[in-house]
Amino acid sequence: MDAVLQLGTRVLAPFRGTQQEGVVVERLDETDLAPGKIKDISNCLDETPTFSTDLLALTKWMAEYYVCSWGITLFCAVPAAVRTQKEQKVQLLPGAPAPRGKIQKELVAFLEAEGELSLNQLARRVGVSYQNLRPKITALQEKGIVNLDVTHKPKANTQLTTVATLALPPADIEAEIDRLKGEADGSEESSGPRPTSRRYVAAAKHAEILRLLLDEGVPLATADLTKRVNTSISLLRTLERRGFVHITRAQAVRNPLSSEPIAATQPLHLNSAQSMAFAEIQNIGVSHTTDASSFPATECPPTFLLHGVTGSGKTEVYMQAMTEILGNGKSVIVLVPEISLTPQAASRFVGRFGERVALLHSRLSDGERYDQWHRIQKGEADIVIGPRSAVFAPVKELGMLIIDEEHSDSYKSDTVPRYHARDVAQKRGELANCPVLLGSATPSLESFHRAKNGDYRLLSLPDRVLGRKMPDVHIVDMRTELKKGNRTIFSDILRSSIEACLERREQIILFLNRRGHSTHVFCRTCGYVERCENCSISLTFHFETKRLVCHHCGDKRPTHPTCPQCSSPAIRYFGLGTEAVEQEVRKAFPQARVKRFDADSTTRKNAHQQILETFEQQKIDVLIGTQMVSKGLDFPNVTLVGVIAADTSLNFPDFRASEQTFSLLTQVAGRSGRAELEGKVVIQTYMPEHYCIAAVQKHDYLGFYAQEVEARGALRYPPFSHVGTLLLRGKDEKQVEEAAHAVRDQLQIWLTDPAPAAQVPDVGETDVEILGPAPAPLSKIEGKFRWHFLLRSNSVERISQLLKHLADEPPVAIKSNAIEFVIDIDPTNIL
Ligand SMILES: Nc1ncnc2c1ncn2[C@@H]1O[C@H](COP(=O)(O)OP(=O)(O)OP(=O)(O)O)[C@@H](O)[C@H]1O
Ligand SMILES: [Zn+2]
Ligand SMILES: [Zn+2]
Repeated sequence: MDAVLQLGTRVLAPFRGTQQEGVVVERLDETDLAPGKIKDISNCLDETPTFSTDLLALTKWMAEYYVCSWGITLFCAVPAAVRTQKEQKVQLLPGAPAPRGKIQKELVAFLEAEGELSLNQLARRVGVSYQNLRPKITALQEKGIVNLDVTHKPKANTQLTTVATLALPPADIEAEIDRLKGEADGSEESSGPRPTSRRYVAAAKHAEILRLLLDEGVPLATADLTKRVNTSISLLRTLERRGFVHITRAQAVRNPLSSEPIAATQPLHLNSAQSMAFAEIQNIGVSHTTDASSFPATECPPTFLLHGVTGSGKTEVYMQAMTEILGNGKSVIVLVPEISLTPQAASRFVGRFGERVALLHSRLSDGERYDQWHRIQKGEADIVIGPRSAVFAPVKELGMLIIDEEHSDSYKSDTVPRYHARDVAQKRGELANCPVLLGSATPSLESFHRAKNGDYRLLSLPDRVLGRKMPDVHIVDMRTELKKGNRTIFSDILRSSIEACLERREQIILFLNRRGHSTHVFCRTCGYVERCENCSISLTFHFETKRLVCHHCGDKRPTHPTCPQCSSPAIRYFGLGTEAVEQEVRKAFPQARVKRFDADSTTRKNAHQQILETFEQQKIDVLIGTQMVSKGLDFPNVTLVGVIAADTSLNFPDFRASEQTFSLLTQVAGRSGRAELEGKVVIQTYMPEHYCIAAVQKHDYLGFYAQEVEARGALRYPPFSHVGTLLLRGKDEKQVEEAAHAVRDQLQIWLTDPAPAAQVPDVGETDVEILGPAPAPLSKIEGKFRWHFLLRSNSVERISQLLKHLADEPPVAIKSNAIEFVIDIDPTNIL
């Protein structure tokens, strides 16, 4: 295999009695291992390596930085659909001796009767577990009675689809369409017997099908075709019988955008701020990749931070920068938050770049994902648009990485490996020697800090395009409303603004970052609160399903008509959610067409897209939503944004609470008045004096940054330090607490005792501070108690190394009590 085994190729190798999938990460000519220990690789799974050398280096770096195994980061870089699936088949060998033992005899009998069977099938036939079956099969293997054949197959393969094509020349089809239309109108048959109405409809549909095939000029998947004409396959079959179409199986690339035609767009004439930003990207960024001679190889490629207010035309700058990169024969990866990966947002890129775009999003089927990944790998798509995992896209010749809404916490993975796509992108840019472009109206504190320090190049778009104004923001103190005797959820100004907006037939977005109807259900007599049995939080009442739901573990239960503790009927519902807002809006403005847009109203496939389309067509007046309404929506007729309660997240015990609230409110506010019509924003709050709220009112990112960065500095939080968290969890509260203290003692020893600490390489003035242990703010989730630590240092490597040490040598209390621990480097959420 010497000739075919390249770095990054996936292989099968014998491992502990079975075959395991692995990746060639290095080739050694010599080893200390005893010759008998070395085994041959059984099979090569790739024709071209799955991992480029850049991706190998990137995933290796991730494993060290985020403290996990290289295998985990390697397999996180390939979509599951591309990975292989293991199939283990047992076959009876010819002329095998009869086995001894009852189960062995049964096994052989089943194999004789049914031929080859998988391990799982066999386990089911004889009624033993897989674990118990395994050694028996190994024994049979050793005696030469059976053979175990392990193969790895791709999960989703390129699929054949049923497609329809025209069977006659266009002129004949046109003639048939005319005839069918006549038939549908009934004109030809006026003298004969009356055709049934069903026949009229069929003729009309037949005409439509032919028209569509003629206009599109390419084979169309029958599933797509029948959906678009809103008919059944039987009508298509009739056309086939009459000789107008062929229906065949063909390999169709499953293009997730195929059913919506997207209008092509041309580059816009950039305004002066956009031109300046573009010129800098062009001069410093693009030339960095093309003109290697003017940049010493040691110099890192630049990172740009494009800070542009909402509606300032950042996307246009991205697209024109992309055109330059593509013109040099390189490819581009664009990361966008999953939440704004609506076809509308992606269609702006497709409108400009067409077929070259590969779109990766979570609603793709396995097959679609497989196709897109291979299109990228083969170089058929040189633009990749996707959420955080798209940072690993196997593009050829990477020329730029763009991260839109770089502050979004959707870029941080909440499962192992807990990577942040922004930092991974930066590392990938470094490896590929290509620039990174970050963009946001509300940059993360870390990024803006780096820009101010000169680590990033700051580009600014301070104004909206075409001289459009930022919306007027009104802050309403809800305490004053209450004093005035207004007990509704609408302040007077929000109510009158909604009325005025409806009258002008303009559109409204109302924002509240809480799903469900009420977040607290309690008994007024005894104070009993409905809580989740598995988690330390109260249950949210959902009106539509009439259920109490835990927003952490998803547990559901019916409501109690009376208090389960004291039987009082005085059950109260408290704490507003989007469902309640919807009800209040319907009550107060019965003339308005209202729609809710949150995780509960968009569970059906395509519901997301449908609601946004209906809103775009102005068939909805008021859209009520959670943070799903905050990003990427560009609807010209929206002139009012109302924030029902701004403080929901401001008091979270997390050092990023203000930053997250500021960016969320600014993004939501930015949906108003984006086109010719002037916009207005009403923010209702109980904390009008908070600097975060005041800065939102003035659209003052710089002011907010100045205050927030000072607060962070005083407490030595990022960007003035690096933070890592360590979470311990287990079923027994006492044991978790004990383990937490044992961990603390261990860490202290490593930090103070010079001998073991020497194992953690010294990286200069970088002491690690340990905060904790303490119960996590969410002290119990899914039945597990949680304690945590915060580790703080100037050097993130030092935190990683210390935690790696702990993962390798955990204190006894962790092992013996089976306590899980979760390491999170640069966490975005410390609840
Ligand atoms: N130079 C230009 N001339 C005219 N219109 C422009 C120009 N640049 C952008 N636009 C238009 O302005 C609108 C807002 O631009 P865009 O959505 O790119 O802003 P953004 O900064 O990405 O906004 P947000 O951060 O709020 O999503 C779009 O409809 C876009 O087509
Ligand atoms: Zn009670
Ligand atoms: Zn729960």
